[in-house]
This record gives sequence, structure tokens and C-alpha cells, in this order.
Amino acid sequence: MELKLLKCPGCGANFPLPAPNGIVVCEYCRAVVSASGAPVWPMPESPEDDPPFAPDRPRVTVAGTRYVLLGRLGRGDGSDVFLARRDGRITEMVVLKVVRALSDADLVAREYDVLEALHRLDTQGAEHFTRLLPQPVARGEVKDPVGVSRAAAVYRWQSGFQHSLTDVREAYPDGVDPRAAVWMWKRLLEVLGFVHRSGYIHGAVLPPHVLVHPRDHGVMLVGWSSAVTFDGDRGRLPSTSASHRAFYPAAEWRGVAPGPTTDLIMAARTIAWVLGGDPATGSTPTSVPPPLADLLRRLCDEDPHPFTGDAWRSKELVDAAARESFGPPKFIPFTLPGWR
Ligand SMILES: Nc1ncnc2c1ncn2[C@@H]1O[C@H](COP(=O)(O)OP(=O)(O)OP(=O)(O)O)[C@@H](O)[C@H]1O
Repeated sequence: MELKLLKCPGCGANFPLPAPNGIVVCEYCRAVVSASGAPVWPMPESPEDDPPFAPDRPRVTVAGTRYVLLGRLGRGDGSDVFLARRDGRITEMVVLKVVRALSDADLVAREYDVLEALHRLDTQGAEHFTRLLPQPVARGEVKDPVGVSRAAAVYRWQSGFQHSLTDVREAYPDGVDPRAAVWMWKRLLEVLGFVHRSGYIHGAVLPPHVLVHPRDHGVMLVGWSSAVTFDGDRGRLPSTSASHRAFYPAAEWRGVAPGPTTDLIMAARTIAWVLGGDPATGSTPTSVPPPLADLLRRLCDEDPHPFTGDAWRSKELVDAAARESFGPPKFIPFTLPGWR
């Protein structure tokens, strides 16, 4: 008798040995196949028979949809952020943000509202830049393990963006290669250019809110609960991060209304910090070439800020300083733990 190792023609899974009657049922897709490989006829679909995905993992329900929690992505000032997966046949990976202090529920709601508004825009570049902002999926409440309801928001997971600049600085305690800081800064200024042109300021451009895609040299901006429109919401930022005081312009603490310049100063301070420098003064280690170090110091300085509110102008200056420091742009791979 000829023995064949069969693979399921439906899904490619290896088959067990056939039963004495020569029939095999695929354990994965339930196709029914004769030992010779034919005929094949699929079993009727029966979703209720689907084994649950990772049954040991916790589940939460937001706005009527159940999600399986896969792990923690981060811990913010006011919330816990998880990677999750919609618990269904046609699934999707998502980011679930759950507020810690019940009194911060309004921050999760405000962030969701701002992001929805930004995704509705048709400002020039919207199609490209809105992909670099969290994409709202749903919001509602989740019950924590002791039964307390907490405000939550669900965003689409963007693969590859899992390290913030806080994580980057942990991986490079003495600061990143200045050539890597150049692409991080330029990408950040491009997103800010779009946000400002759309009439918003982010209000919290801080290391934990800048996520990087190390392989593609991409940057995504999260943490939108402090964002405001700068033609309407004059006044203070709705919230600030006490643990990042040195990243805010001092004017913010004096009660001066924020504007696009606030974001640009915070972006420069964030880049100075990821280079191993001091966010308050913009000074950087001596390994940073002088044209770049000088520009950083100038753009971290708020009094008077040289390029008020113009992210694109700032980006051109970064370009020029980078050319003076390193010559024409060149792709230099950037690595982080878990990436090659
Ligand atoms: N969309 C996302 N994709 C991947 N990771 C994320 C995302 N949003 C947040 N994170 C991770 O979770 C961490 C905490 O998120 P975030 O800073 O937004 O929380 P928060 O400080 O509580 O919120 P907020 O600043 O808006 O009040 C981030 O530093 C980042 O590591």
C-alpha cells in the first residue's frame, strides 16, 4: 500500500494518519478529505464551534465588542495602554487605553474627540499624515478586575510603532546617533506642520508621546488629551505632565496661552533629550556636530523664539544643519531591541 503524507488542501495543515475508512478531518479548517487527497468537501461553517483564541487571556468589552488583552504597551500619566485583539473570526489588532484615575475620564474622551476631528479633515496632506495619528475605533467603559467601570478608548494598532522616545533613551542611555535624531526631528516637524495647518496644537510633545518605527524611520504622535485648537481654545493647556516639567516652555507655567511655538519648543527639547542632552537648555553632548547643536539650542530657547510657529521653516533649518554636519541625506539603519 502506498503511504502519503497528506497536507490539507483547504489550509495546508499537516494531517494525522487516516482513519481505517480512509477519511481524514482537518483539525484546523474542518475540511473532510479521503486518504488519496480527493474528493474534498468543506464542512459547513459553524462559528459557535470555533475554539476561542487564547482562552486563558483576559477579555474586556468596549461598546459591545469583546477584545482579548495581549499585553501592555505602556503606562501613561493617567492611563494604562494595552495591545488587544478583537475577539472574533474576522479580527483586528487594537490599542486599548484605559483611564487609571476615574477623575481623568474626560481626558480620554477629549483625546478621542480631537482625534476623530483630525481624521475628518481634508487639509492638504491629510491622507498621509492621519496615518501617523492614532485612528479611533470605539470608546466606552470597561470593567476592571474588581468591577469598577473605567473610561476606555480603542484605537487601531499600527504595526511597528511600539517604542516611544522614552524607550529609545533607555536603549541608548548616552543618547542616540545624531543622524538618527535628524530623521526623528524632521518626521516630527512634518506631522506638527500638518496639525498646525489644521488649526490644532498637540500641547504635549514629550518623549513618551513620540513613537518611532525604527526600520522605516517613521514617527507617530500619541497622547492627544492636551490638544487644543489655537483659534478657539485660548487659555491654558487642559493638562500638563508634572514629570516632564523641563520640556514645557516656561511661558506655559506663567499662564501664557499655548500656540504652535509651544509644540516646536517641546519637539526641540525632546530631541535634545533623546540625544543625551538637557531639555531645559537644549545643550547636547559634544558628539553632536556644532551646526545641529547650535540649532537645537536656538529652537529650545523660547525667549524670543526665532521661528514662531512655523514647523516647515524649522524643518528646513534642520535639513540645512544636517547637510552641513553630515553631507547629503543617507539612510543609516537604526536598531532597537527586538528589531534587526
Ligand atoms: N497608539 C499607540 N500605539 C502604541 N503605543 C501606544 C499608543 N498610545 C499609547 N501608547 C503607549 O502607551 C504609553 C502611554 O500612552 P499615553 O502617553 O498616551 O498615556 P497618558 O499619558 O495616560 O495619556 P495622555 O498623555 O493623553 O493623558 C505611551 O508612552 C506609549 O508607550
